[in-house]
Amino acid sequence: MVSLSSSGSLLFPLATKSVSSRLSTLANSGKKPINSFYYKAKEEQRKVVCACVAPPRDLGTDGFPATKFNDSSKSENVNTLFEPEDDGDVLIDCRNVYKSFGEKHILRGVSFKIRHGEAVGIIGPSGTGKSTILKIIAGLLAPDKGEVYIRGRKRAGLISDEEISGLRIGLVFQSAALFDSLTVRENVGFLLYENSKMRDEQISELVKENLAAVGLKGVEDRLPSELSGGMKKRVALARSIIFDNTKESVEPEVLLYDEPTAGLDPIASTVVEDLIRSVHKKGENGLANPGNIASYVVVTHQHSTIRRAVDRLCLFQIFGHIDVVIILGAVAPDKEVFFIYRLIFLYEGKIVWQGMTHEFTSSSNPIVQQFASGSLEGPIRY
Ligand SMILES: Nc1ncnc2c1ncn2[C@@H]1O[C@H](COP(=O)(O)OP(=O)(O)OP(=O)(O)O)[C@@H](O)[C@H]1O
Repeated sequence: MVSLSSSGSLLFPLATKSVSSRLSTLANSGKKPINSFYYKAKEEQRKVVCACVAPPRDLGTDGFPATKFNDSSKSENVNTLFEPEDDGDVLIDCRNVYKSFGEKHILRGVSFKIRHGEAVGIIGPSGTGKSTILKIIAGLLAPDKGEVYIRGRKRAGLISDEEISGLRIGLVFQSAALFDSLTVRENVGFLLYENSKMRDEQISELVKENLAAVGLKGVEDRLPSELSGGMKKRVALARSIIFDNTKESVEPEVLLYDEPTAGLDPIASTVVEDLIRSVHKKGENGLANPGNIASYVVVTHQHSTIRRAVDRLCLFQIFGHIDVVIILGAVAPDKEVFFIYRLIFLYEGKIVWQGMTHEFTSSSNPIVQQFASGSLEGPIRY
């Protein structure tokens, strides 16, 4: 298993190959710290296993919180959003996805589509499976039942087993994603070392540029353990946005952010969110190419960020080469959600509400109402 750090991101190619042959070479050249990762990497096919740290939940014997699902809440807006008939722009299609961990039934028939250009927020109480569905979308976990279609093609297994191409999926983890035993340069350039034909010098230069874009200079040879939490987040960010700029066409990218500012103080969160915006403004396709304009969302609990987030024009025009952004977070809804386009509310393994952000606070769904108000009274029990 690959050792991962407490924060970061990883962009998963949909066509994979043997891990780290180039990184192994680098390691053995004596330029970089040599460690067990390299040797394991040489021996094994790439099986990236990522562990998001989730605190233990107070669950009932069936794996769900003590309170049972309130059927009355199903009545409103479970799926009343207008769904276009034409699925030509659907990038990701989750159909009736189930996932259990032992006796804990986490996802119980989750279906939704992510279309080109959408910004989607998946929200819900802690432990309802938000990270789990994200990992299933990214191909890090396989569903027990149900299917995930990537641009119309059914994913058969994990990302490492596949040959599907045509869509890049980036995942910025809430926790656990930098390779502890790789340098910052290798972490940021990981995908390019693995999957591109770029020369090492080119990758190194690109890594440097992307690190500079997130405000980091001269840290290329450091290990993650030598960075602060905020710096790790920035490295993760750099890794999520780097792409092979020697290719004639850039594949669409779906970026999945799992609480990207979790654990940072308010100012560090603001720095990270500002950096996300600024680096994506520099995306090569930029705003000049309408086909590649996408939405960008940061969900945060920081008030400083909320104030600045009202600049919606900026928020909706910043990603140059990224097509979809999904943010997970336990949102303080009356403050932050207004700048997410579409919300999916996950509770006890099901989508109990979907709607536009402005509909969230006016919903009559008791689960949504309780979540929106933060009240201790209601169907959601901790
Ligand atoms: N690999 C795993 N093995 C066993 N249980 C797991 C695993 N991954 C997640 N779980 C459990 O599944 C449940 C859902 O976890 P998940 O991280 O998807 O929730 P979440 O909605 O993202 O929570 P939070 O908002 O707190 O991050 C939790 O009870 C968690 O402990």
